[in-house]
Amino acid sequence: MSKLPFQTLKAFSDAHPKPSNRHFQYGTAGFRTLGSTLDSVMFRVGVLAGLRSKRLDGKTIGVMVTASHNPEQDNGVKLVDPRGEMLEASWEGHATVLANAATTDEFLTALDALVKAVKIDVSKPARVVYARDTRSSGPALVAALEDGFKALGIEARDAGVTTTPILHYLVKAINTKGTPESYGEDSEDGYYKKLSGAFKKLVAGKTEPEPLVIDCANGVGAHAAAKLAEYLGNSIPLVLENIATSTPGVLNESCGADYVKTTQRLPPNLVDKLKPGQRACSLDGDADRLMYYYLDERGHFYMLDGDKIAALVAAFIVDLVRLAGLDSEIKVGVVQTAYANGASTKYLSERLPVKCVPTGVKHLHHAAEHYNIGVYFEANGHGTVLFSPTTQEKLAKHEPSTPAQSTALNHLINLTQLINQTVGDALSDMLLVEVVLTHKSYSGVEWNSLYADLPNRLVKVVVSDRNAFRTEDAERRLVSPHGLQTRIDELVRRYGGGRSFVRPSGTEDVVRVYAEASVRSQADGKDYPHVIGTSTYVVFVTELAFRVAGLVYDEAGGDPSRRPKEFL
Ligand SMILES: CC(=O)N[C@H]1[C@@H](OP(=O)(O)O)O[C@H](CO)[C@@H](O)[C@@H]1O
Ligand SMILES: [Mg+2]
Repeated sequence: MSKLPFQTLKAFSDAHPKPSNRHFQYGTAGFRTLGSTLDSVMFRVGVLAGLRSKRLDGKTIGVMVTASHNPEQDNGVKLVDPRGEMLEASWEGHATVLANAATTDEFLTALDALVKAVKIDVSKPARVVYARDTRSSGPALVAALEDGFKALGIEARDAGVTTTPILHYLVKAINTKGTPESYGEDSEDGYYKKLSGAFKKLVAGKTEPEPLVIDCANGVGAHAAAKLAEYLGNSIPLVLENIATSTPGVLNESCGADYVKTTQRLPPNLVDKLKPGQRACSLDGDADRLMYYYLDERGHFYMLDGDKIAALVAAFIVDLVRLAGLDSEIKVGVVQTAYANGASTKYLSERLPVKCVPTGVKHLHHAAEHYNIGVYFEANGHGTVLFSPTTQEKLAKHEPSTPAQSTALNHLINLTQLINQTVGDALSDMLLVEVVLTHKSYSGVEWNSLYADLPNRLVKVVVSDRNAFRTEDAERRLVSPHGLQTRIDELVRRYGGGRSFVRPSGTEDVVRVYAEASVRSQADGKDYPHVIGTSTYVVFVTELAFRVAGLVYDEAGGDPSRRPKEFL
């Protein structure tokens, strides 16, 4: 077995020293922190991507440079495995070890140890495809990444500035090229062709929808949405907003899917642009999350989040499977996290199997793989639908006995092409939503009325050590700090039996508190400070969230003089 090119690695590594005062962690979203601190991490991830590829016999690994919905000065990097899915969990640990080696010598020693531990044949070829979002720190960080590729002699393909889901698509398309499982042409154009082609077939013969407004978060989704619009032609009119991708300071600023979800508000600059009832949606900074919404005649804002998307899509697919005459053979299931609105869980559980898993796309994705058709969405708008390989075969081979069965079957087959099954994809999900709304002749109002959201509130608590918080039962209960869960349970009972849970964030140095009322909101017309919306239950749930946040803060030994004043 040949050895790693230590001399070359050393020379390159010396040019990318690790900042001594930083600890890096490969978390739910890869490495993500201030862009200005990430040079050494990028270089090392470049080398690691090559080793991952060698370990997998030269299959192409994806590398995405993005910090998604986070502030513009942040950046990050994550690896994509050959089938287009997230990096295998055990390698997250290897990534963290390499990123934290203090010196070049330690880095080389860690590389050597990794090669031995996971039995990498370094003589194998290494291939990667990489891309970045529109952040201004991107080019320099990509240069560091490319040094990692050069240091290991990796065959690297630059996919340029593009969305995270397009990069995932490319990885899968490259690795399945020329095989019976070919995922599509391995180019960005191939992606637009595949999605737009399937969309046009799915809406053929239906009335053209009203224009859809897309808030592109001033991010890379603006580029992709503009190209997609060309391919879609007049099958759906798209109006693109927040497309200033080269203006400093505007990325994700008061716009984008995360802003909409966390503030439960319309991006302020859309206020005058939406007509009552007009459908609109927001992408996040790397276009893998999607939020829909509309305003009513009085200008009230209604949000259709990931849970509402899951409800809409799952019900539609269940219907199609039944209409195709396949309901005894193909079972549809849904995967959610603890953040799913309780009303959505109730709505879905009454219709099909629903599973709750810990936060983070990889958990949802893996759980969804266990269904014949698995629909997964996080409340924040990240999700997709997976058709198992045997289900796809069944669809291809099934012989319909009536014209109605044949139509439903074709719709299902076209959905497998429309949906980006590698990862949540805002643009693909948007077209999916549009297909369902068109087929059902739903406006946002009808969609929204599938169920009424329970009022809820999410609060962040800054603590000195979030690792002191450990959970069980898909993060719905705390096992440590000892006794805290019991006190939360008591509070929840006092507030009329809603729901609240506490978990450490995997992407930020905070503990998150979620609280939800048990009864749906009825507007009482009053205004309350610190409160989103106007209803007694919203006030209740806000109070509950801030009480739990107070408990968490005090339990974690927070400084009383800096205790946020809204905590109760
Ligand atoms: C409450 C919430 O929205 N949490 C988000 C957030 O994770 P945290 O572990 O909660 O920081 O970022 C993840 C990555 O984008 C996303 O998967 C998840 O849903
Ligand atoms: Mg994102």
